[in-house]
Amino acid sequence: MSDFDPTPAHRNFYGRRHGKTLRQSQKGYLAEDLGTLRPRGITVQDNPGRSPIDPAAIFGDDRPLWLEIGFGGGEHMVAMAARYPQAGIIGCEPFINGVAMLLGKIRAAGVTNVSVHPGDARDLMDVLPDGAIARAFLNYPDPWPKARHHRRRFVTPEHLLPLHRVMAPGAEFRVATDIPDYMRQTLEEVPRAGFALLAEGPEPWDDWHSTRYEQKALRAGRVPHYATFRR
Ligand SMILES: C[S@@+](CC[C@H](N)C(=O)[O-])C[C@H]1O[C@@H](n2cnc3c(N)ncnc32)[C@H](O)[C@@H]1O
Repeated sequence: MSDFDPTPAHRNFYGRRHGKTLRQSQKGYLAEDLGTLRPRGITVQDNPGRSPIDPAAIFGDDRPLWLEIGFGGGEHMVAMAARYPQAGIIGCEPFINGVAMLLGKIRAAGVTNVSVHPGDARDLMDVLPDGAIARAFLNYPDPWPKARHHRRRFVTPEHLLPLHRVMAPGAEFRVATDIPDYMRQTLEEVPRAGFALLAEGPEPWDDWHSTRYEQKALRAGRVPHYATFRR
């Protein structure tokens, strides 16, 4: 275990939490910035009873809250924060190297409308009240290609039902992936969880900002696919 073990709830998480050794500057971002950027009330340390939090307390006002699940290196999250300063974007990412990358980008861009949970999105969803989230993004989720691992995918009821609960009626949920079978499961499971499909296809959203994983996919000759749902 490292000296930084952010995820509070004891639950299965199959992805990586740590990658290569962090640079000194990245360790500095984690030590100096994460304390103020973390939403309060997510960890068992500051919310032992796991009681619901007040979403307005995250940014100190009643701005619309957006959620990015698995922001990776944070390029989409920071671009959206810069483009939509009136929104407050909460990013969840258990991979600490990704969190450190995001923090570097937040400093460089100077955005102030972001909040960072360095852990599983389910930890946040556990404590959000119904209808708190006005938009959600799932960009290039872990593909889990083997059939016996498909149940680990984010687009399963274990994740989608809590997401449906915390999203406001009418709120938009966007999914991007380059894996055809992942999109197949998305188009099956997301409507089953109560969302309506609005659009899907190879054309990105007008305000789309490409991510590291999308760039990897394009280099490998895979085709991005985008789907939009309404809660
Ligand atoms: C394939 S990467 C894509 C990263 C980024 N969105 C991109 O497009 O470059 C998927 C990310 O989702 C994160 N992830 C997986 N399960 C998650 C969960 N339950 N909550 C939050 N993040 C999760 C992983 O740690 C990983 O960094």
